Formats: sequence, C-alpha cells, structure tokens
Amino acid sequence: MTDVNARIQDLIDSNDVVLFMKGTRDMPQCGFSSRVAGVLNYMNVPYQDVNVLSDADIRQGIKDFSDWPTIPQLYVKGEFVGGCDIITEMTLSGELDQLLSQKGVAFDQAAADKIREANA
Ligand SMILES: N[C@@H](CCC(=O)N[C@@H](CS)C(=O)NCC(=O)O)C(=O)O
Repeated sequence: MTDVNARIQDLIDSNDVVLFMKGTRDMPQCGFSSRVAGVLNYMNVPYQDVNVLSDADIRQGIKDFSDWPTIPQLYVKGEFVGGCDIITEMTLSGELDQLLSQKGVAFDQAAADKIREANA
C-alpha cells in the first residue's frame, strides 16, 4: 500500500463518516462540496472533513483510491457512497437516511425530513 493510500485508509478506518472535500465543513470552497457539507451539517451527521485543497497527494490519492474522478467524496463506515449528485439524490429519496440508520450513524431525522419537504 502506498503512503497516501495508507493515510486515506487510516482516515476512513478512524472516522465513521468522512467527507473529502474542497475547503472545510464550515468554509467550503466549491459549490459541490458545499452542497454535501451543507446536507451533513443540517442533518447533524458527525463527520470528519478532509480538505483536499490543502493536500495535493490526498486530492489525487482519493480519486485513485475510490476510482472516482471528482471531489467531493463521501465515505460511511469505510464504504465509498458517492459525490455531490449521488448524495443529493440519496438525500431526496431517503436512501441516505436508510444508509446512515443501517450503519448506526446518528443524524437528525426531522432535519432530513425538512430537506425533503422543502424540495417536494
Ligand atoms: N458531478 C460531480 C461534481 C463534482 C465535480 O465535478 N468536481 C470537480 C470540480 S470541483 C473536481 O473534483 N475536479 C477534479 C479536481 O478538482 O481535482 C459530483 O456529483 O460530485
């Protein structure tokens, strides 16, 4: 395993939910990252943000690791879930709630319901 792969593996092993993003959870620097961080923040999902803009090795390494060409990338309990489009769809369909529940990750169900109501 390369050094960067080991670092990524360590991040996703040590945190139930990890968002590889541009910027930080409180100051995203890209609209796609901002959307996913916004959903997680609003739903009160506990997660670790990893700013790929401050680490070029991770920025490339996470794309190779997941075999997914873009940022953001969300991992839940060690599994790659998707980027902005996928997370948006899963949020609106309720699949994200299901996944988090199945994996035992806490979140605010009322907030998740509100997102769907607002987008109905
Ligand atoms: N359709 C993508 C949008 C994300 C995207 O296009 N990200 C681009 C621009 S922020 C990206 O990561 N490009 C490669 C890079 O900047 O390293 C998704 O669903 O996440």
